[in-house]
Amino acid sequence: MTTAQRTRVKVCGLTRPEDVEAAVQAGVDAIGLVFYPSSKRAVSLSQASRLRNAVPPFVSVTALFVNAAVDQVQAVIDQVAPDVLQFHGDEQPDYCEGFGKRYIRAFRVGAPGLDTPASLLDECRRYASATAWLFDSYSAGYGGSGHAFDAQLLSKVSSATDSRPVILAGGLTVATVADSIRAVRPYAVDVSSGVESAPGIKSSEKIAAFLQSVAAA
Ligand SMILES: O=C(O)c1ccccc1N[C@@H]1O[C@H](COP(=O)(O)O)[C@@H](O)[C@H]1O
Repeated sequence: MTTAQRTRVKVCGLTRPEDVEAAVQAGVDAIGLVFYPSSKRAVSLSQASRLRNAVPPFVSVTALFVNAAVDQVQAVIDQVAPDVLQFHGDEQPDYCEGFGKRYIRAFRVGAPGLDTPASLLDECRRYASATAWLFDSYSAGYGGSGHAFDAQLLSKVSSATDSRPVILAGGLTVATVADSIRAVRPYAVDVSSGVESAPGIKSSEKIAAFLQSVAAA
């Protein structure tokens, strides 16, 4: 007999200790810290270290980068000790593997060359060393836009026999996440804009409601 796996939840782009506390209280599996200077959710190394110290055991910390220099990523690894790296830019497989840590590769679904199920799967397979594949929408910038994409484009990825854990992202909200989970059956969902009250500021109510919707899906 098999049992249905629960869908894991990562809340990304935390900037304040009280938001970390709210996310942990709500029962998240992972939190994300953004090290992309152009993001409204970007954190400094010292800010990130403080946030990291507010995370209890058994909740993962993910460090998100967009085309960062190798020494910047290494500084985060050394000073913040994230559990997993998450790459959202144009990073190539050898760069992602070079840090000797588990990494999540994000794909911008609908971007030129990633706009059909077959082309998306081909690109994913280049990142066979990734611990999970994350699917975000294509929009100006590199992510965290609050926009969703057509889940049909994931049809080949989710049915590929060699597929690894799929993380669904891109414009998820309390109103949409349950239907999105039923459509894609991902390993995990990743949300940022949908649980904010203002750019970079999380809402404890929205986080709690989001977790409830995921549990009910
Ligand atoms: O959060 C950001 O500012 C960000 C910046 C650059 C790349 C990715 C970013 N966030 C990630 O984007 C997706 C979707 O976020 P949203 O829910 O649509 O706002 C998610 O994986 C975030 O971790």
